[in-house]
Amino acid sequence: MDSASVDEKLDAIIIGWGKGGKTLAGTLARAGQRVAIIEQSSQMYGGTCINIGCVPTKALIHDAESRDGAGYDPQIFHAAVDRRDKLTAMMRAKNFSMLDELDSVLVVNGTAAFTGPKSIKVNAGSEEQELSAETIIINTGALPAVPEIDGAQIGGRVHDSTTIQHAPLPKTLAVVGGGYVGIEFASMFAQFGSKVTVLDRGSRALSKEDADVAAEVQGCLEDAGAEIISSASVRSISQDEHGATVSYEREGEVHRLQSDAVLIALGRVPNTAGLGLEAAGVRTGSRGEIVVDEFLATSAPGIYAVGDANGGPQFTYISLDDHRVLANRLLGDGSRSTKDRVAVPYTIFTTPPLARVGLSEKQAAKQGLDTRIAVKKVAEIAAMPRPKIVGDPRGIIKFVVDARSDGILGAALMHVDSQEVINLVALAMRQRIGAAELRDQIFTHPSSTEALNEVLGQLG
Ligand SMILES: Cc1cc2nc3c(=O)[nH]c(=O)nc-3n(C[C@H](O)[C@H](O)[C@H](O)COP(=O)(O)OP(=O)(O)OC[C@H]3O[C@@H](n4cnc5c(N)ncnc54)[C@H](O)[C@@H]3O)c2cc1C
Ligand SMILES: NC(=O)c1ccc[n+]([C@@H]2O[C@H](COP(=O)([O-])OP(=O)(O)OC[C@H]3O[C@@H](n4cnc5c(N)ncnc54)[C@H](O)[C@@H]3O)[C@@H](O)[C@H]2O)c1
Repeated sequence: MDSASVDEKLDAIIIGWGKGGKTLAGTLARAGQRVAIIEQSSQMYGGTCINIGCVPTKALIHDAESRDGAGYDPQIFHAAVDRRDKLTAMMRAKNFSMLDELDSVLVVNGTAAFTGPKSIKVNAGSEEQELSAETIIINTGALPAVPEIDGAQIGGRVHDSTTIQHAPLPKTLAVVGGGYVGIEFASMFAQFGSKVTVLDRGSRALSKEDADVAAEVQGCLEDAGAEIISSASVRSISQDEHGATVSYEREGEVHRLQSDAVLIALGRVPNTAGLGLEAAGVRTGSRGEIVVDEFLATSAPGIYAVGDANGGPQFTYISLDDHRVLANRLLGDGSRSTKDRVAVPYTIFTTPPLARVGLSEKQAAKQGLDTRIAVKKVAEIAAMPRPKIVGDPRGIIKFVVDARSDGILGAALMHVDSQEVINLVALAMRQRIGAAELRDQIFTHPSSTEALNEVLGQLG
């Protein structure tokens, strides 16, 4: 900790080095403000995304997808882990220097907690420092939820999404929870050769998605050798030197699943305990999330919260958009708000990935909307050679279109490159480009985007 500098007058303090906070630190500093950014771990400069979340997992997924051959091979996994570690170390160093090199940013290492509405105490081992500023921004992220299941505490053979990335490649893996983390890790480990079983409490895999789309994802997971057991309610987990046993109930019967390792993937909760929010008068909700208004202001004047900590959608690009909203409030005209967000897409990085935006057919029907559906399996789309070129013609493309206005209500794209194409569809939705107009666009060839010509062509 740079104790000499802490006595300087600060304009803003940022707690946590997440996407929104680090970007704000740079933005405020470049606008002439004196900013301190506090990070508790030297392994986390740059936050969750680059160190334990998006980047390392997608690097491992990429290597799992591109491996030559099948079967359990720890050497291939070790090589992928090594590449991942080099990549995250490089990005962490870059993230650190990007702020550390700015004269008006003070990087403080330690764990922060409020001592009052304008004051922060930072603990770094035996050292303790006090900082104060009129503006304080909380960007402390989220942590894996620990369920009240006997034996589900992380340790030994029971892992969360962070520890499993540093464990030996399991021959058999039980995944508890079939959300983003559960499905992505299942797909990845299955491709590294682990025998994976996902236990999910939903009535079917990916129960929030339309049945035809979910079936396609499930088929690809099964191709890789992963099994999904739905309507499974986990009761307890036990472990010894030979392995772990997950006991779960399904249709009134208790089953036992043996495995080398267990991944708990039951959501992530805002990381706000221990921040001393009471001392600052910052209100939290039932999940520990910091309650904010649409301009990201908390209940305490001058204190804001960005990213996962404020209970919004848990994506890096939402934390980044929180930065835009707050930068506009602190430096601009204050017109930007979280309510401006339209058609926010997401991607689950299975192989191939499932990318979604807007309403599913089921959701549109629930809202009583009059829709037209354009849907095609990728293998049947004649004018889309790209998936065949790269050797994976699996997947499905589905559009939900407003029958009256021709506006795009939603889309599910499951195919190679879908994580890119979805951004174009989302932009079309935001800019109110109708289905017929999107259908008639000129797209490059061979690309995955050109599938939109043919799929939307079904609507006439
Ligand atoms: C396995 C996994 C895969 C993911 N994949 C994707 C993906 O592909 N795409 C996507 O968009 N999102 C993905 N996410 C979600 C994404 O990583 C998060 O939504 C995003 O990183 C949240 O960023 P943030 O700005 O809220 O804070 P974070 O990046 O979580 O940063 C918070 C920082 O605050 C620090 N901190 C916490 N408390 C204190 C304190 N008291 N004092 C000092 N420092 C503190 C932490 O050490 C941490 O560095 C994934 C998440 C996981 C776990
Ligand atoms: N590609 C991406 O963008 C990406 C990848 C990974 C994570 N993330 C983010 O991280 C967040 C956390 O991911 P996650 O998979 O841990 O959470 P999640 O919320 O996506 O999924 C959790 C799953 O666990 C189930 N569940 C919850 N409690 C349960 C219980 N007691 N018993 C059985 N099932 C239970 C839920 O029904 C859900 O299917 C995601 O919501 C997402 O925002 C994003």
